[in-house]
Amino acid sequence: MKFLEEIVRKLKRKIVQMDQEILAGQKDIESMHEYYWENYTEMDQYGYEDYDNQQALLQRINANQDTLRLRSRYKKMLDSPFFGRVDFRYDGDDEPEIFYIGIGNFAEEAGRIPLIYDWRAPVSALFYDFDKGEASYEAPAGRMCGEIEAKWQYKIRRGKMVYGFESDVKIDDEILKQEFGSNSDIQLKNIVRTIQKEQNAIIRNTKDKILVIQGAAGSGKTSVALHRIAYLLYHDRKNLKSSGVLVLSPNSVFSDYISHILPELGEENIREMSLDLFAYRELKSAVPDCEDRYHQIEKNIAGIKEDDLSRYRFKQSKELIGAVEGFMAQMEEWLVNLKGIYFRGMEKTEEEMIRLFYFKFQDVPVLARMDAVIEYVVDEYETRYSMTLSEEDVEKLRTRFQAMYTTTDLYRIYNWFLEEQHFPKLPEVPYDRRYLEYEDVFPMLYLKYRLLGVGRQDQIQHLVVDEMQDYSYLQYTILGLLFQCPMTILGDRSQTMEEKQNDVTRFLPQILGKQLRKIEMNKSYRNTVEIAEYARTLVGMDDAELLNRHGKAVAEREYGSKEEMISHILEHVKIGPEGYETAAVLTMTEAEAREWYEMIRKKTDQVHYIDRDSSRFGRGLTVTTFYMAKGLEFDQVFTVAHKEETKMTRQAEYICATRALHELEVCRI
Ligand SMILES: Nc1ncnc2c1ncn2[C@@H]1O[C@H](COP(=O)(O)OP(=O)(O)OP(=O)(O)O)[C@@H](O)[C@H]1O
Repeated sequence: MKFLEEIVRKLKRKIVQMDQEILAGQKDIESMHEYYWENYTEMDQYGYEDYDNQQALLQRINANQDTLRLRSRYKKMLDSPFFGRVDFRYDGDDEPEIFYIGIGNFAEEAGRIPLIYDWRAPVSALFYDFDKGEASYEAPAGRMCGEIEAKWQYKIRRGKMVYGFESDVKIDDEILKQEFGSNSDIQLKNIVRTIQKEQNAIIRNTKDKILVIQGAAGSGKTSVALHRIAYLLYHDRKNLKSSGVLVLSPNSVFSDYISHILPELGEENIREMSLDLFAYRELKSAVPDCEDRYHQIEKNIAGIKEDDLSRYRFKQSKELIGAVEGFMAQMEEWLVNLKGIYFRGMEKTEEEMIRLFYFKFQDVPVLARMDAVIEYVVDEYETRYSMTLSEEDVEKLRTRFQAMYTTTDLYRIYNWFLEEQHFPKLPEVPYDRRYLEYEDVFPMLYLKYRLLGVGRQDQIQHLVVDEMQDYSYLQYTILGLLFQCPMTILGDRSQTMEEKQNDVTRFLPQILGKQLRKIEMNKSYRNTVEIAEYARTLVGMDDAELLNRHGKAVAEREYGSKEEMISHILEHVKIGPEGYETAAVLTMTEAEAREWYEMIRKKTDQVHYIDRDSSRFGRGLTVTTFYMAKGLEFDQVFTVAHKEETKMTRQAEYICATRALHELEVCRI
């Protein structure tokens, strides 16, 4: 194809040109450094010259970095410069304009009409949203209407055309099937070539402050959320920075699994964090160690007593928040013992202290309030005596005021709360020996925020919450306190890791407000029809739409012994040059995963183990638990199920089943 050859040639030329620019830039930077160090002693005493020099240097460095980034995008585009083409005739025109679409814009010179359009450019929406015929797109100047006369799809690898054909339908299932037919990549793929219309509507949505996406397993939620971030970064470059985007992800393995998508789309990587880790850091001054969510899942799988389960549920619920509020109203009396104070000729009577503490500063969180009182008193003293108190004096005052709290230890105060609720108390032990069970982590954090105020995370401009069903009412309340920014929240109630499905969309508007839009994604892409249908029987789900891709029937087998099962798995796992990229043995518990891993290790060293401390996901056979495999996918999955099923293990089996792209076997002993 001539156009392809021409683009490849131009891209190469551009890259050479940029190499030279970068080199020249580096030389400039070096000589600016040199100039600065040779001359800075002679610069003007006010620092103007110094400042100007530093600014110029910074600008040059930034410009060079931009060029470097762009060059790396062009290098990627050299491999596959475009994947789509739309011939669009604007209303009133005779001839169509031809738009080629790729992972980024490419023009020979800045300011010239692009030869390739970024998939996020307004005009590229035509490719995703319309078939041949009448069409329109939203441009900055308003809606552009016309007709699509032809639409093309291409696959280009290493600069060579693999296929290219004119299609009059939207990116159709046949191409998708091909995408899945080849074995999966190890990491989540970018899907720019085949974004579906429904997905595109979410990716390009800029109207709604909070988007909540309930999507079936394998419907592309995570992919869509990441492409949405790429889209938002592209369109709001001035305000939104990748460092301002935070993904709440379940664990480090998942973060690794998704980490390359944004760089692949030409964006810088974004931050990620687990809410559990954040909570532990926040609670560090009260407890040195806490359980994480996975401990709780293990307890649930092992079978938890009804009482313990209902207490756990209460502690994560809306009712807990009510209970903390009730507690807050009473506990102030136990928390402070206000006294009159005499300091260097100035007296504050008990009545005055009460007035300050309970009335004047009643809006300041109670454990931060004494600081407000101190500041007020110091200020009053300094004004009255027209003098500044020494730091030492202020410190002395602070100690006396702070001593009016009976305690400031969050752990002890939380224990009062537990006692008041008639819940088992935490052991009263010194700091080093304290340990928090998972059920208490977020209640304690909520109490901390009520006592001390919230450190709002204003540097975060967009929050992505993946696996939304794994967060409780209480956790969303905490997220609502911490983050006021736009959010993309996504998940699947069917993949709840408890016996009861958690439909967070029921309560999210109460917490995050009305500017929230809920969207459902019902078409599932990952699994073959056989696997998806099997998975549904596990949780009794209605039919969702499936990509019509067929594969082997799901096998359910019982084995006489562990050895027999392992031999069978090792015989049937199809990893290898002719086979699959990834396979997994997924268990219900960590102890089982460890045991299976050790047993398999004795027979082959071609096996990986993933647990909560892991941070990488690799090619080959992996042994892990269902909860660590969440969000990931494998070509072939062996679920090691329990013989005795509970609601909880069925949920777990569902999560395992929906991880499989091509083959699923359910093993029991
Ligand atoms: N439009 C698309 N084109 C090609 N592949 C797609 C498309 N949408 C989704 N996929 C693929 O489907 C699979 C599932 O996507 P993803 O992991 O984003 O789904 P999910 O809804 O987050 O899944 P789960 O909740 O089960 O973890 C991935 O392999 C992804 O690349």
